[in-house]
Amino acid sequence: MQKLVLLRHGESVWNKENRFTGWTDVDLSEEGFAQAKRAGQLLKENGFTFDIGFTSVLKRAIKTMHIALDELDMLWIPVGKSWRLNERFYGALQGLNKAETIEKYGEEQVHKWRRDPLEHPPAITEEDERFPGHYLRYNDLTYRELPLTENLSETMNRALPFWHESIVPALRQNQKVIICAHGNSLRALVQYIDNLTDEEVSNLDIPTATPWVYELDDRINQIRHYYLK
Ligand SMILES: O=C(O)[C@H](O)COP(=O)(O)O
Repeated sequence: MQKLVLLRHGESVWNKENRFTGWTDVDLSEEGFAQAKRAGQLLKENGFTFDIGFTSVLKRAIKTMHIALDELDMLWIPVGKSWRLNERFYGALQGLNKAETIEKYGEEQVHKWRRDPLEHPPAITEEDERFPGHYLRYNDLTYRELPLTENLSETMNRALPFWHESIVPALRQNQKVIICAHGNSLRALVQYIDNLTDEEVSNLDIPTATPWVYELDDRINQIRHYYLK
């Protein structure tokens, strides 16, 4: 049996302001920094150690990982970063206030944008400053991989290759793994690991910076999972 820890980043400035964030690279809020520290302390108190970490290319996740590892005095472990673990790309909703968007488009439409696996949020254009093609960190993406919008099923389709090609091999080598990512990229991984239906996963809300421990058997099937609190 081995343990895998999933960690959603600490509260970000835009979480606090209730804004759609997606790939916008906003920082942690003051509370987010404190949450990340507490997550690291909890892991330490419960005797966790890690051989390798994986995170996105967004600073709210990178910093949460860094702060948690610092608490564990394990900043030296290798940490792989991939855009495939990024939050889902929220298209033209990125930056908008969630409550104002509900007022404008109605609860039902906004719920669909947020949780319907096939519903695309309104797209941006390539001229938009939010287009990832303008940013150095996405230089290695192919043109087709650069999103203008992304539904949850597409988030899952781009996250899973990273799970299979990078995370599973580490687990198979019995490495102790921590993944620090985002609400929707973690939801995608959990849907796959737990074989959840779209409806089951849509009811899943992952709290910020709360270590979620998965106990896995030799075939990477989950035995049980629980939050460290
Ligand atoms: O990108 C965001 O706005 C959040 O991190 C996730 O938002 P959601 O829960 O509305 O999908």
